[in-house]
Amino acid sequence: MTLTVSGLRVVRAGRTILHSTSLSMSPGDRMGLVGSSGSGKSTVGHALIDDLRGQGHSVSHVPQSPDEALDPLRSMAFHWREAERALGGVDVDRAALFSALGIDGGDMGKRPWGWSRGMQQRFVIAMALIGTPDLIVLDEPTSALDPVVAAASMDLLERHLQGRDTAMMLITHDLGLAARRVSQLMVMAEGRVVERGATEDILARPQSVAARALTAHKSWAMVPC
Ligand SMILES: Nc1ncnc2c1ncn2[C@@H]1O[C@H](COP(=O)(O)OP(=O)(O)OP(=O)(O)O)[C@@H](O)[C@H]1O
Repeated sequence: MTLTVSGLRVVRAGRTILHSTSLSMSPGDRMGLVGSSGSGKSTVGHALIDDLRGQGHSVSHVPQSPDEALDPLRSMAFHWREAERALGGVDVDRAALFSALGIDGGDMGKRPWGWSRGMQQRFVIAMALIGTPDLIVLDEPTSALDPVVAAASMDLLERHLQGRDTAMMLITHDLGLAARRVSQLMVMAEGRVVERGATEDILARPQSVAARALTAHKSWAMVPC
């Protein structure tokens, strides 16, 4: 099923932080949303999730910080049960998923602060992989992880999504991550999508000022995950 939103717009404190934005994703699409800090990427992510859920689509979300997803007063077991209930998933092997993400040693009876930040983030990634949502939105999913764990987590995500209809939107300021993981890119600047197209085309021939600025930093090509 194609996912379509049109005219997404967000105003906060009297300021338009997202100008009218439309997008469409097909099942299995791998879309990246890139841009400098403060360009509006997370705002698009939240607006997109709200709109699609309002349309009745199932959408999983890995927010930028595990604090956004985990209640400090609730145990990890509680969070897992709630995610299972919300996503209605029966096709997840939790033990295998935790093992692959390297969090099988975590105590499910503990509250989030009983786990390290990196473990919390991987737990949130695992929660997002319950069931088969129409879309998974990953907002800087690896920013709390060291490069080796980050790459392994992204590999696991990709393996998990392979052959499924779940579309993926990867929000990141890390062009290297996007270059390796998505086939289409949207570039944001000052609350607007200023460029969109195939990842390889934008990387090779950036048109907008924002895309040129991002690609000018060649260090992005060295990032391992
Ligand atoms: N609740 C809010 N009230 C006022 N301004 C906000 C609010 N949320 C976001 N903004 C502003 O909107 C702009 C876009 O923020 P957003 O978090 O979407 O950017 P981003 O590209 O995801 O940034 P980063 O990469 O640093 O996470 C920023 O200028 C931010 O300060």
